[in-house]
Amino acid sequence: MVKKILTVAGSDAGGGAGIQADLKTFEEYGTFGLSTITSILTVSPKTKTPSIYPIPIEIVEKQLETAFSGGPLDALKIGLLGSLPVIDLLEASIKKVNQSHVVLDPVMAVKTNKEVLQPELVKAMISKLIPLADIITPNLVETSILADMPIIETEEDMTLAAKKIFNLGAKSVIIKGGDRFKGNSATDLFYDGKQFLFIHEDKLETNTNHGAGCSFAAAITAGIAKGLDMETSVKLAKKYVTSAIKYGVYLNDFTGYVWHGAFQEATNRMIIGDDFK
Ligand SMILES: Nc1ncnc2c1ncn2[C@@H]1O[C@H](COP(=O)(O)OP(=O)(O)O)[C@@H](O)[C@H]1O
Ligand SMILES: Cc1ncc(COP(=O)(O)O)c(C=O)c1O
Repeated sequence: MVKKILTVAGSDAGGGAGIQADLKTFEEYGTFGLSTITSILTVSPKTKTPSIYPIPIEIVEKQLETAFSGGPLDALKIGLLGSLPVIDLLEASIKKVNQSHVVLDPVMAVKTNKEVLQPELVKAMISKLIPLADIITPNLVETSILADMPIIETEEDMTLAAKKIFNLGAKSVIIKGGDRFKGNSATDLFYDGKQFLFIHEDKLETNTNHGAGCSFAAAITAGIAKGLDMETSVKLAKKYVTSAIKYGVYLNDFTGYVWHGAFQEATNRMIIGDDFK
């Protein structure tokens, strides 16, 4: 039976991040995607600043009711939350349907802009959603906030941050170094309370990494929905996102998006998982 995955996230008009990234990624993995849209995010072509337009909470609730009408899904991915009431609603819904396989991408920063989005949501996300997550996938900006460490420059800094974030209650964490990490490597660190696993890929000199974080977390979600263990899902997601960045698509002169079809085109096969352990 095809695996069903719900994404609860923001809509990205550019098509490469948010809900759009998640649904495209789920499809690439041969899984069936459902969506609950929490907000709409736009990025001004003039100032490059993002704006978030939350969807009224009653409408978010109706979408969740539809998505969970057959009980829990094979996995759930959480992205941009958009407003405080969404956090309470999501916490209650996850508990009510007993949803497992929860991936939390704690979206607090987009790449066109250094400012933290919606800082007022961080406390509630930490106390209500992190404890329900099987994995949390912060980028370096989000890692600094969650670990309360202003500077993360070395692998030792990442290790300490991973321990601190794990101690907030998630079952595992992957810190995405990406192009914010110093040096030539796009280094990520996975920690599940037992092992620290650094995953390295060469840093790609391109702007086509918008949507990389969403797509990476969506790929991890699809992996665990298909029965892969977390470590294998993370390693496969890293290969998937690296191809997607490499063969990305430019929208204008400052934004390029990952291309979700790249991995499959390069390998000429569906993403199953077992072949890539
Ligand atoms: N320029 C790049 N070259 C190679 N990998 C990258 C690059 N930018 C991001 N990545 C990788 O893409 C994934 C998403 O990370 P990142 O872009 O930092 O997340 P976010 O989109 O949440 O900011 C990570 O695996 C990261 O290492
Ligand atoms: C709805 C939404 N969520 C999340 C993001 C973050 O994207 P990324 O995967 O580049 O971190 C964006 C970026 O534009 C977005 O539009």
